[in-house]
Amino acid sequence: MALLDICNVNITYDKKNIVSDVSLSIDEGQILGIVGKSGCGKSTLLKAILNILPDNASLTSGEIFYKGQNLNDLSNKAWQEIRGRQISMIFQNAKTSFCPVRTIGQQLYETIAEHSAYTKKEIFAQAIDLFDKIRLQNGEKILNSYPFELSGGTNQRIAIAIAMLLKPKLLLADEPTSALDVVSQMQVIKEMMKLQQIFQTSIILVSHNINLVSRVANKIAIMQEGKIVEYNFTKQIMHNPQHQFTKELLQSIYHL
Ligand SMILES: Nc1ncnc2c1ncn2[C@@H]1O[C@H](COP(=O)(O)OP(=O)(O)OP(=O)(O)O)[C@@H](O)[C@H]1O
Repeated sequence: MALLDICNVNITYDKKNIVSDVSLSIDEGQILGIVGKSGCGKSTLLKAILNILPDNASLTSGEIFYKGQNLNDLSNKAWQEIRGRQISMIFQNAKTSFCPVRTIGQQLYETIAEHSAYTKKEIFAQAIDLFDKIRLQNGEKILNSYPFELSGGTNQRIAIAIAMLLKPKLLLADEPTSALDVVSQMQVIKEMMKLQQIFQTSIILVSHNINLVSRVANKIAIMQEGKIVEYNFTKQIMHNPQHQFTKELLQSIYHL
């Protein structure tokens, strides 16, 4: 059984179709890349998985199954159990999504304590241990820092570590590196892969950068104007693309 099965999903904003008939699935421990241009509906699809679509959006048809359970049927209480602990999400720009006037430690503690029974001391010890694993040195100092005191790349790595501290089965990563320079991009992706190996987390990695995604994903879905136009193993997509849009995305790598 797939960990997550997205079946014929349609999503509208203000009754206008944005995501059309999308079907995808991801197995345990796998990495699925979703690649497409800005505005094609990638973030909307991730938000639908986590049931955090804004009020003017609606999942008009289709189903999403997590471990065989239809997510459309879940109560608010069941969602609280799933969000964070089972399915976690990281966003494009951690620096702006962290609160600027509270330390990293305070924010990390609040996020983790909401979903676990550990004490503050235990949570900080786990965080410092995990920071260490991804070579974020001086964990204690980081916990006492404010987001603006740290670089964009460091903030992003911290956000990934916080998401991973709950050991989710599935991580939804929405353009986790697009706000970073090229060197930091690769570093963040490497750290994410290290954590993925430690925890065997499945990841849906959304990006407009097919080159980056192809380095880590087992399968890639190519999205254009709300539709999946090609979906296959990474090797097939990279060496034997079928759809014109995939070919264009690949050509753009060589013309950078
Ligand atoms: N809250 C909203 N209300 C109305 N339309 C929206 C809303 N959020 C997004 N849209 C529109 O839906 C479409 C898909 O947006 P979405 O953010 O899912 O795309 P994306 O592929 O993730 O793009 P990006 O890479 O820029 O984040 C876009 O045309 C966008 O303008």
